[in-house]
Amino acid sequence: MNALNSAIALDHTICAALEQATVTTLPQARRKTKGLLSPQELRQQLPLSSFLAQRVQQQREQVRAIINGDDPRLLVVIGPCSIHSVEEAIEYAGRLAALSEKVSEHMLLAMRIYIEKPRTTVGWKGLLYDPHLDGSADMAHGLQLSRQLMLHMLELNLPVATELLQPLAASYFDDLLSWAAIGARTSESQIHREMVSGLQLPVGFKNGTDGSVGIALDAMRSAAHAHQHFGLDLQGRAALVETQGNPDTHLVLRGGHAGPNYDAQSIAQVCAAMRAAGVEASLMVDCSHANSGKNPQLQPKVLQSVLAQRAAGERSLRAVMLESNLLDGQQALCNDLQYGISITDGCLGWDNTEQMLLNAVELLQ
Ligand SMILES: O=C[C@H](O)[C@H](O)COP(=O)(O)O
Ligand SMILES: C=C(OP(=O)(O)O)C(=O)O
Repeated sequence: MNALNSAIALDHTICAALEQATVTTLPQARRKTKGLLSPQELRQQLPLSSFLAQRVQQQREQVRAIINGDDPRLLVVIGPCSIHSVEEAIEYAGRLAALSEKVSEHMLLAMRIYIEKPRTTVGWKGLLYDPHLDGSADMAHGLQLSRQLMLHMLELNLPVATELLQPLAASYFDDLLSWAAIGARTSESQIHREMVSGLQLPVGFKNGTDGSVGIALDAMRSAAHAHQHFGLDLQGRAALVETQGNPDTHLVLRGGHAGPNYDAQSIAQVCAAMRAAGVEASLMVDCSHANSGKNPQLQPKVLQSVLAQRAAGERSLRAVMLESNLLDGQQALCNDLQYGISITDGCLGWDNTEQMLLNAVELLQ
């Protein structure tokens, strides 16, 4: 008997044994599950009208044109570090929509609707996971609130920007987005690159928390390719997903453990690395996170540097990210939260935000 035949004989023995076996679940599994509605059901409950669908299409085209260097305006992805109160987010969005009209000749403002937070270890994971802020993990409600809020942003004519953290959650709301980020903690993940490869919208890959830019360049190349991967269909069933590849990706510089990476020397090095990797040198500078040493008040200084570099002719700097809220600072999650203040990273308050963007317009003239 050759090796192949003996493998087949062994296979038959295993099959016979399996036929007699009963289905057993290991008693020590450390999890339990609860059903959720499918993406299709949520989309039916909270539909995107054809009018708003057309709006999303236009917003995506505008973002794409900026990211690809065909529109000289600055893309500004701005808003709270995380959304924990729908009421506060709506108030912020109203102010941003009004400001957006004033600055639209020079900037395209997209609002950060960050409903998922990647945590370094543990902590509150966002509106999608725990909308009641009490550990009850009412994700069905989180999904509904998040989609409702995003639809409201579209009514206000604000492009919606978010971080896509849980690939299984993306199709509950990715039809509403004009821009998405893959965060510093997930740019190296093949699963996220596969997901991006199937998205019809511009996506920014962040450099790693340690400052490594190479992983984001690899991510851009991977996401530009077609993939076959495990996933869910809109009915929530396990599916083989085949993607076409996403050509509209770019790099987001957010600094790293060694410090900021938005200065002219870092930008020149990064652009050279991008060209060597064969990807378009298209950059967003995240003025927060390690680029501001997590001091939100330093964001205007980072923005100033980006604008000065653009004025000096640096054409790869096409977008910025800013963490901003109704009020300055950050507070710990508790039962007595102050209105308008972030419960994750510190943000710049509205008055400073508005002033910063109006000053920026002057420099973009
Ligand atoms: O942007 C938000 C935070 O920097 C990120 O979610 C990590 O937060 P953590 O280090 O507080 O967990
Ligand atoms: C978590 C974020 O950023 P990063 O992935 O850069 O830490 C964020 O932008 O909210």
